Amino acid sequence: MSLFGKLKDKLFKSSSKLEEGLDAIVEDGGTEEQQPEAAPDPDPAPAPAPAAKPAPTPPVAKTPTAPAPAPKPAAQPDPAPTPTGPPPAENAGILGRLLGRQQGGTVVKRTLDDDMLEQLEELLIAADLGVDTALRVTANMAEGRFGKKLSTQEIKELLAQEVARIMEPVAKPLPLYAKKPQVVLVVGVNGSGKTTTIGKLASQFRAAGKKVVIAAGDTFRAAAVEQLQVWGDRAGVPVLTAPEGSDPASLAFDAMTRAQADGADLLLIDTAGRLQNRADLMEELAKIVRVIKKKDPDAPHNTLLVLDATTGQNAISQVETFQKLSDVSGLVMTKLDGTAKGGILVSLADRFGLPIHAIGVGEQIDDLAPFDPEDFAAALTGLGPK
Ligand SMILES: Nc1nc2c(ncn2[C@@H]2O[C@H](COP(=O)(O)OP(=O)(O)OP(=O)(O)O)[C@@H](O)[C@H]2O)c(=O)[nH]1
Repeated sequence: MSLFGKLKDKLFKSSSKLEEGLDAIVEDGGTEEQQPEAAPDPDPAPAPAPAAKPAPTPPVAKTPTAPAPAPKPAAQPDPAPTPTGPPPAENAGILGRLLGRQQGGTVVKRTLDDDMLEQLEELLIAADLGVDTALRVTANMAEGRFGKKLSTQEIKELLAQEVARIMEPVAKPLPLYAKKPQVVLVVGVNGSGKTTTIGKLASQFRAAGKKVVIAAGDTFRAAAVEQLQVWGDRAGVPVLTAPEGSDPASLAFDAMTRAQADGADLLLIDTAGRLQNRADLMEELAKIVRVIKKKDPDAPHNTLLVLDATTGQNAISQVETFQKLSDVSGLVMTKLDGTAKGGILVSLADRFGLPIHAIGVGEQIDDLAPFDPEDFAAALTGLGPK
């Protein structure tokens, strides 16, 4: 299956929710319009591309200073469908339906007016885009189109364009530096998916030829340490641990020493996520940073905040909190599979502009994908792949 297919399959229930909402808005107050018959399409929608997307690559950047990740096999187009498909006439019907046209050459269109804009705003707010972003997106969609008749397909394309425009500047793979070891501190509330994400990252970096060390810095939870060890085993990466209740900073220091001695490329440090006692957590994170700076004044090179998409708008306050507790340099959004809250990512991008390095779309080791704004926008709005 193409990457988009997998993304759309796994990523969100939101697309169907938004899709249905958009359909309903256009139906409500829309009228059927006759399509010009057999004439060239006046506004051709992009034909479904022959799915020649590259295979998922690790969410890491290629920098001139860093050895490039192992090259992935060249992009393979999806196997072409065998010529058992429907005849051209039937194909045109399917395409017509995809384009929002009804059988019989008609399409429902609705005039973009205040009522429709208000319904769109409400739909986007309900899809977790947040009020400010929803208002801005709908205003941009309406610009130059007020009073014009639009079909669902046209609305979806406009929305996808706006979403992609917001997301493009933040879609940045984790930068890789020549500095060894590159220290990546991973923060986030308990249960957000830190451990799983570290396991997935470790596995992808290893597959890209990097030497990785993991430090199990949540020393207060034996279960968290054990879980990380399981992920480390799966990824084939050593996991440094310390006795339960011991000082995470001391473990981070030892891990740094080991990573340096081993010539590791990356050191991934897990941290505790207990927000119940914010002052303690702040002190704990600050101490880890102080200690590793003794070994490398530039460390940590990245502070990844892991967020759970299913928490919806709560992710906003988590970013605010962790920005106060640490020097967050980028985000990983987990659990985008099976949530109707994918829109939160748009809200976060619009509000904070923090790089989104990767997204989690499942519990398996390879369920961490680089963030692709166009695919995301298309999946969110219910369009086909770009
Ligand atoms: N569906 C889905 N589940 C995920 C994803 N990422 C993590 N999970 C699940 O979320 C749960 C919590 O993930 P953890 O990695 O343990 O989260 P954590 O932040 O390390 O949590 P603590 O160990 O409690 O600090 C686990 O059951 C994971 O399998 C994802 O992208 N999709």
